Amino acid sequence: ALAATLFASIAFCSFGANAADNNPYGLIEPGHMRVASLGDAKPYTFTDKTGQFTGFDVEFFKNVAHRLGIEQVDFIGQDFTAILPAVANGQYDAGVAAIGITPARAKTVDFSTGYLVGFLTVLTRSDSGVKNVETLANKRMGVVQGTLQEAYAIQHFKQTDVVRFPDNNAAVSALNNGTLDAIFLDNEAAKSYAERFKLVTAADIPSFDAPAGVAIAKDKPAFKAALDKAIKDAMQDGTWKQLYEKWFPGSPLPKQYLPQ
Ligand SMILES: NC(=O)CC[C@H](NC[C@@]1(O)OC[C@@H](O)[C@@H](O)[C@@H]1O)C(=O)O
Repeated sequence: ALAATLFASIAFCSFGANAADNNPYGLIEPGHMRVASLGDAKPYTFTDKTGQFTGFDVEFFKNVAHRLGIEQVDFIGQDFTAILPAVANGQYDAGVAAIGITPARAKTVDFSTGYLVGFLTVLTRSDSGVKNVETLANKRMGVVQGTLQEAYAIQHFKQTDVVRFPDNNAAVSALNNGTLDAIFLDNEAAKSYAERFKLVTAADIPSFDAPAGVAIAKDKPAFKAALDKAIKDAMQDGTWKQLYEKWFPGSPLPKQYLPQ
């Protein structure tokens, strides 16, 4: 009987220790990171012609995951509105898509430390009559549902007809076919669409108070602490700067993310 008890307790504690060891961040599947993202927010997160996810946020997060010892990182496309609820209910380990950290969002998920700041940009056609935020009155402007742009437009562009879309591609095609006079999205994505469809930017609004962060489910302190440390290490050793200059050439470098 004693031997049996001894064996059972050894088995139990080794299992217990084992369980803690191989999944310290409480991932859905140990050693595998499932990430909810967007496929149409180039150059932040997008699928290239081979269908692979790539971009600044994708490459930066993969680097961060590798620092946590996670080699397998899979990105899955979602509508933006679906990302935070899906991360909150454990369908994904993380949400990475230039997601600005805000108090409202922090009610649903926790965020890592910030890793990118920039501008919200009004993108338009040269023939639309939209030249700046003042000329948005009585115009129709598209936003992606659930974004900071949606909230900002509702609050600040009271005379503008704000139309919600599930994703950037749908909004951009509505702008190109004349259904909309403008769309409101992240600066680097606006520049990418402007280049591709001969569109023009009409206004850049700073969003420095809502840096992008990695969204994770609440109450995972070990996961958050590890992400924060890996993000800081990637900034300190120049990885962040190298990826920023690769994906946002010519854009001003936010000083706070450079080696101190
Ligand atoms: N992928 C998206 O469509 C995200 C749109 C929007 N991004 C805002 C933001 O996080 O984009 C990256 C940086 O410019 C941040 O300063 C900015 O708040 C948001 O969080 O709602």
